[in-house]
Amino acid sequence: MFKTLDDIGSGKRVLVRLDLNSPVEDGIVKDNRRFARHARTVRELVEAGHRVVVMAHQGRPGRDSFVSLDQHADLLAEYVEHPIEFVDDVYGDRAIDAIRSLDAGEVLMLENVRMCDDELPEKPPEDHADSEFVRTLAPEFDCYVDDAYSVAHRSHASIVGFPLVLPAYAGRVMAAEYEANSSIANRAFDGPVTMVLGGAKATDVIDVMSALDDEIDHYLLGGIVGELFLRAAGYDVGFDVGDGELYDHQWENNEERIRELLAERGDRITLPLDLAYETDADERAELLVDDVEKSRPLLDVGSLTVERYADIVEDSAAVFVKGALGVFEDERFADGTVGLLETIATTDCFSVIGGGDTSRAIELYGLDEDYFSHVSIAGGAYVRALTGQSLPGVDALAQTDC
Ligand SMILES: Nc1ncnc2c1ncn2[C@@H]1O[C@H](COP(=O)(O)OP(=O)(O)O)[C@@H](O)[C@H]1O
Ligand SMILES: O=C(OP(=O)(O)O)[C@H](O)COP(=O)(O)O
Repeated sequence: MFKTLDDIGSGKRVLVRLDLNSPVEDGIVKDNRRFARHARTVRELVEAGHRVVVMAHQGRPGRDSFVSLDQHADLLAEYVEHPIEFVDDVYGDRAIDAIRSLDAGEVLMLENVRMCDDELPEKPPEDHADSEFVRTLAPEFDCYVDDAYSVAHRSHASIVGFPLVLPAYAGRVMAAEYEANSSIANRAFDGPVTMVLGGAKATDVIDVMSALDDEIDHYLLGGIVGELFLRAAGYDVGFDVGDGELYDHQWENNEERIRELLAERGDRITLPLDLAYETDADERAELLVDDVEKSRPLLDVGSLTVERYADIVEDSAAVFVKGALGVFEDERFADGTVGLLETIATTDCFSVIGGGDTSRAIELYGLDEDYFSHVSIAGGAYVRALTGQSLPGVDALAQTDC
């Protein structure tokens, strides 16, 4: 499908696109598995004696998470166990000087590519290849490596522009994610296929369900999304409480589609039987969905639900996870998400865990990644790939004929 790092040779000037987009709290970039994963690609490039220039993004203009990549350079350097120089420029004179000063085996990280006006417009590869950004930077390199699978759903200049003008290769993350996340519709499994769908984004989940029909035998729902489906099924669940704004606007936007899905596929959709909440004494307590009152915030699925879902997972040949079953960041409400991940880990099924937040639960609760077939570091790209949609970044890499 693609050329990989094995095909590059040695001693080249390599421009490598990573996805180090991370949570940012109070201006501090939070460490996460994207650094560890991409470090492998960078380390291999260093060991092959290339001059390595890293290109990446953080946040979007206007958001608090839109910050410089200087912290990313330090974090990545720890994982690569090799110094990484940082230059606060993308393709101006300072960047070009720094690139030309590199020696073999040295690594330089450029500033956040989304600080360039040319980066973000969604345009065809040909237009991006003709941008000032790509035309200025490309001649400084012998080849381009794309490791940023989790941005492959964006037709941005740093993703689709360079493969048109430089020999292009897939990095290790790109190749592994591509392999594991291909369309469910094109795969054959020897038994039932189950999707665990939770988290906070109803539209993402509904899009997945709409795109996949006969391929999926069981949908196990949880999180905010599960509660919205319970609301459609007539329970007093899935309503905003107090100042919260998690449910009602999503309900307004998605009510019709949720009702249609329940009507069409109710036999394959399993909803939570019980839910967990926080007591006045700040403890976890559970109640059956029949007993829930509208005024209570619900923060996890209950233990009966986990047992029911575990039975279905144990009988499945393949399980795909997108979205958490509860607010796992709070240990009291992690039982649903972690309990189900533990069942998947101990079951001999093909398993893929995706979604930026959900895969963080694996790290947070010390689950061993090796027990899953694949833990994706992608969210939007993962969902698009599973539902058979094309990814501009993957297409650009595959079509390169340089
Ligand atoms: N009942 C709930 N109430 C509030 N937040 C929830 C609930 N269940 C799950 N969440 C939150 O959903 C987030 C994950 O949602 P989402 O961003 O859709 O998933 P991902 O990034 O894995 O695709 C988690 O951070 C979790 O805290
Ligand atoms: O983190 C990312 O996507 P994700 O939240 O879908 O995993 C990518 O870096 C893409 O970022 P974007 O959604 O701002 O284009």
